[in-house]
Amino acid sequence: MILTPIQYDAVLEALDQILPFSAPADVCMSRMFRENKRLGARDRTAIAETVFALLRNLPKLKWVAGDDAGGRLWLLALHSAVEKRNMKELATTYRENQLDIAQKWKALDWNTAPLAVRANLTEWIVEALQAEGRSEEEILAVGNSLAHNAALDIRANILKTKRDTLLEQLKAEEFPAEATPYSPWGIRLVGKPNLARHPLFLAGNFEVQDEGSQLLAILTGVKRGQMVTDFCAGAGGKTLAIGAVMQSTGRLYAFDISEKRLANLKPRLARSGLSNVQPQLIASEHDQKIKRLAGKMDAVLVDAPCSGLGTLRRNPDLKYRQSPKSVNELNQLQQSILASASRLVKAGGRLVYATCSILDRENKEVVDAFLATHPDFERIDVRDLLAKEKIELALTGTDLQLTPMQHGTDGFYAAVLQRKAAGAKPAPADAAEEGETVADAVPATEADAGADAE
Ligand SMILES: C[S@@+](CC[C@H](N)C(=O)[O-])C[C@H]1O[C@@H](n2cnc3c(N)ncnc32)[C@H](O)[C@@H]1O
Repeated sequence: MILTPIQYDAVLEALDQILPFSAPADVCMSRMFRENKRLGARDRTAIAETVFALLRNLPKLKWVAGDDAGGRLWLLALHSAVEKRNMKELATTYRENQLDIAQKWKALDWNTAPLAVRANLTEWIVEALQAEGRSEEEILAVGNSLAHNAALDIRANILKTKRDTLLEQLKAEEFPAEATPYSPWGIRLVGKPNLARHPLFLAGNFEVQDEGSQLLAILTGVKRGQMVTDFCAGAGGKTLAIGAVMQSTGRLYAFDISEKRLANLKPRLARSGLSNVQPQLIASEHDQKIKRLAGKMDAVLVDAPCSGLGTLRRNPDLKYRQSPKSVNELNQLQQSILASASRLVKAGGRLVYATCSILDRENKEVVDAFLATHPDFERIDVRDLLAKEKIELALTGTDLQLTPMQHGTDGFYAAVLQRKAAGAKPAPADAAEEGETVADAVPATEADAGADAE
């Protein structure tokens, strides 16, 4: 894509605002677009795509042009060294002296670059992955898969529609849509169509949600009429998916410490048609309100605050906004939240710990440490749970670990734990009625779908 002079200047302006990394890149961009009414929809798309490509490739661009080179030279490095645009195309944007530099950069041999540069990651992330025993090959594969654009996944709201119906409707409008391979409710859209004002979105028939995130709702194993807590509900991405599986029955508590995020859940809840969700602001994971619910939950999801390194495709600035210090702090919090949330789970109930991180430190190690001090919980093999749901997904261990390169999703992790039934043999992998899958929870007809059976 060739930038117009207006777009080129706006990219530089956006970078000035983003690069101090004091606020998320998408927030800075939205603010800039709001304040700059001259930019049309096409300009905004071109600017956003360029800025995000630049942030995704910043380790490479800094190596090529220099740490302090600034936006103009990094853009030149993006277009020449990374995207390898031909000289004719570059000549439409750059002056002669810049073209001489571009020619040189186009011929660069990436093999001479350090691993962190080749993997498009920062050094501290590479060091953390190496300390966890990941090979150079793995680091390159993970890093580079996180440096690409992400597709747009949506989740059909099974309270209001069926995936196939929605898929047909979108295809009829010529959206490039296809069913996701793993989630029974997912649809993947190529390109980034803006669906925020689409009538089917406004009617609550779908939500934007990565397929990996949709799978977490399945792992909770929730059923109609149950008591469930989404401990770190935020704006409710997973709450909405879980509530739909429960068919708006039972009770679903949505806890969070952020009033703003819970407020953002409200309009989504209204669209969704769910009436079983109870948002609850808590002061911390030790809030007194939680105690009253101890031992009462059939399922608890802990979608823990994390570094977000599994979402670098969408949030490439996180590799600069996180640090070993912030990961250490998050790690303390993750352990504390998991321990507190576990108290809510009843005997035989399920506890799902999830993050969108790629670091074992925030994932498996948190769960291992928890199990070492909570002998009343045991790990369930996620492969068994997925097989029962007829979801064929290649996994190497007992926990869910999704990556863009293997699964086309964000980097998601989840471990499923079960509280042992008191005085009884450990409960089977899924305590629900034999043979019933989460997909079976889809109502038979769309007329049934709106009914609240509570
Ligand atoms: C990964 S986000 C959750 C995203 C959300 N589940 C979704 O699907 O949209 C983690 C959430 O944990 C919340 N959080 C942070 N500390 C917490 C605590 N001590 N107890 C409960 N929630 C907390 C954050 O406010 C944030 O909304």
